[in-house]
Amino acid sequence: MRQLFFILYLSSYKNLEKGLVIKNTGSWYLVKTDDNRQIECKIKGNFRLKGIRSTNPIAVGDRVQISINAEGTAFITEIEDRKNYIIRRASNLSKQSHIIAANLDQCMLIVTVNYPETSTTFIDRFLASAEAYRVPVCLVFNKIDRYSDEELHYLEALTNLYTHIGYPCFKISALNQTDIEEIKKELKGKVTLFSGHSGVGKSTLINAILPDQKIKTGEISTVHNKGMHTTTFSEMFPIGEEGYIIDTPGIKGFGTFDMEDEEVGHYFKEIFEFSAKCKYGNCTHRHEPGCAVREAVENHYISESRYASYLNILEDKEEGKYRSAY
Ligand SMILES: Nc1nc2c(ncn2[C@@H]2O[C@H](COP(=O)(O)OP(=O)(O)OP(=O)(O)O)[C@@H](O)[C@H]2O)c(=O)[nH]1
Ligand SMILES: [Zn+2]
Repeated sequence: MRQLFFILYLSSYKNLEKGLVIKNTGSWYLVKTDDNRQIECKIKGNFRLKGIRSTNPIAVGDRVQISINAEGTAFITEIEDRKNYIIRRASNLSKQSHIIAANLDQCMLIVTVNYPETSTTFIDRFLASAEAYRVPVCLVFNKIDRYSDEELHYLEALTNLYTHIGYPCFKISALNQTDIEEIKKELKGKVTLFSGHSGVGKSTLINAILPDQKIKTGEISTVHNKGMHTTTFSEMFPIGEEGYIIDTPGIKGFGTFDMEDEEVGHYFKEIFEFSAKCKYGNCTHRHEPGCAVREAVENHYISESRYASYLNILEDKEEGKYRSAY
């Protein structure tokens, strides 16, 4: 009887609070409560999330309810519905996935025209998967201090193209800290994921934005480059009052995802727009008669590079290829 009383006493002592998961180490989570305390939490072994088979049920960016017990331990008891999340699959064949981050407001894709070159295929694949995940993207063209006149000309053409489609573009030099203020403005009050090829200057940019928060991407990407299996856990770095930057070392893109042929065109904004006028509802914009998308490409309303990227994704799907670089 006394034991029962004790259990009742303990459970009534439980303190329920809400917060934001800002770090995931693989074995515990750091939760920032709404009154600004940081609490280390665990999840109970039987914690499952409906409909998602993931190696980690909770990710940075998740809004959760936690229960702080009298003994000082804390458990995550509930997770709020996500507005979006991005995942990485363990491999193409595996159905297991790893949730990288949840509830993103936007993604900044850092790209370079040269040193190293970021291909339009890479950019377009990234944009298409971001559309599928419903995450808005800004393109940040870095290393403008290093480009020749010809490269600057190409840069201008690219920023015109993507701005026109609806992706805001920034031109910066992270090294010289040119036009970093524009980026900072864009980050205010938002949760932003940073992505980009290795060597484009992602760490240089993040360190320019958060000089006190030296981000150690180097070690992890070295391991990654050797082809070793690394499980990457993410962290959110606070910027200003409400904003956060999420750096995901070793993850260059969103990975592949399952979709039907006729769906791919939904994730290219301008192709989707023109596809409304295609003769067939399930048009894949390749050989079908009466295709409004092919006509728009011929008339230069849709850029050839974008159309080529679109075809490239369809081809990869046909071959069942998994592009590890992406
Ligand atoms: N000229 C020039 N060089 C830059 C600029 N930004 C970065 N770099 C250089 O590019 C190289 C790569 O920069 P990092 O910041 O390490 O690139 P990263 O994208 O973080 O690369 P990973 O850590 O491999 O993911 C370094 O030698 C930087 O000094 C820039 O704006 N202009
Ligand atoms: Zn069509």
